[in-house]
Amino acid sequence: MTNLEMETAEELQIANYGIGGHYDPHFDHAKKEESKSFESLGTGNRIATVLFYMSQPSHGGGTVFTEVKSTVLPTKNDALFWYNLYKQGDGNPDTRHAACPVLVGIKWVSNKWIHEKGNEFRRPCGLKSSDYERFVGDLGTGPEPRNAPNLSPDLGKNVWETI
Ligand SMILES: O=C(O)CCC(=O)C(=O)O
Ligand SMILES: [Fe+2]
Repeated sequence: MTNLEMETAEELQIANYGIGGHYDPHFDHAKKEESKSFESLGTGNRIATVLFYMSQPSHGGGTVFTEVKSTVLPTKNDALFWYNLYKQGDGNPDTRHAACPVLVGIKWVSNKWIHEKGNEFRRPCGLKSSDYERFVGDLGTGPEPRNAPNLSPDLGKNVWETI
């Protein structure tokens, strides 16, 4: 799915949010001053996150990206993918995110945190700082596969209609 090395990824983390359940804004990667965070794992920083939505609360529970001002509503069986790090290895501040409180329903998610180790050649340093993937699994060799679209049709939904 991502074309990244999964041997060095962390075990799947599963989370459940009841009514009012939320997660304050944070980064999934370790920042420069927290360089020891993943030292014991020996697999480097969290290069990318895959967030699987395993249920769909009817109101609330969106994943909000505070810097890019974008909210993704949980849609059962969807997966959300983002790179936490720029290609040169620094954390991307635009990845700051939070889970909004669940208002009605129940929210189950699971996360797969993918690490840097083993991805040195799969996701090599960019030549320019603006070099960035165009879609999940982009190896820089061609267009997005038509039979595996990267965007959920539900992403276009109006967040405000759900609260
Ligand atoms: O539940 C969500 O929408 C986000 C969860 C999250 O950011 C995390 O577990 O690191
Ligand atoms: Fe997170």
